[in-house]
Amino acid sequence: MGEPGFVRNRGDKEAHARFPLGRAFACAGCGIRHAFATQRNMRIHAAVAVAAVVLGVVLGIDAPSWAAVVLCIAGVMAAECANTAIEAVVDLVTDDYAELARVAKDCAAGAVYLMAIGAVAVGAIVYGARALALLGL
Ligand SMILES: Nc1ncnc2c1ncn2[C@@H]1O[C@H](COP(=O)(O)OP(=O)(O)OP(=O)(O)O)[C@@H](O)[C@H]1O
Repeated sequence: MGEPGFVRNRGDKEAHARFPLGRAFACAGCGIRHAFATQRNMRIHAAVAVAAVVLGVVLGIDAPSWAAVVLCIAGVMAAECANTAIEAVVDLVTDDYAELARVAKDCAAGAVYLMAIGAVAVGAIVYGARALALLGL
C-alpha cells in the first residue's frame, strides 16, 4: 500500500512538513482500493449499491429518498473501510490469539452489521413506500 518514498511519519508531523491535499486524497484512494481488493464484503456492498441505484431509477424515487440511499451506501462502505483498518492494526500488533484483539475485530465487524441493518431498513421504507404509491395503494 502507498507509493514508495511517500511517507508521513510522526517526525514529519512534528516538523509540520507540508502534505499536499492531492497526496491525502491519493492515500484515501489507496485505502479504498485495498478494501475492495481484500474484502469480499466490500465487493458485496458495491454490488448491492449498484442494485439499489438501479431500483431507485426504475421506481423513480424522489430527491430526499436518493439522499437517504446515497448516505446508506456511503455509510456501509465507510464502515467496511474502518473495519478493514481495525483488522490491519490488530494483525500488525499480534498474530497470536488475544482477547482484546477479538473484541476489537468483533466490535468493528458489529459496526458494519449495524450500518447494514440500518441501510436495509431505509431501503425497505424508501422502495416499499414508492412501490405502494406506484401500485396506487
Ligand atoms: N488475534 C486474534 N485474537 C483473537 N481473535 C481473533 C484474532 N484475529 C481474529 N480473531 C477472531 O476471528 C474473527 C475473524 O477475524 P478475521 O481477521 O479473519 O476477520 P475477517 O474474517 O476478515 O472479518 P470480517 O468479515 O469482519 O471482515 C474476528 O472477528 C475475531 O473474533
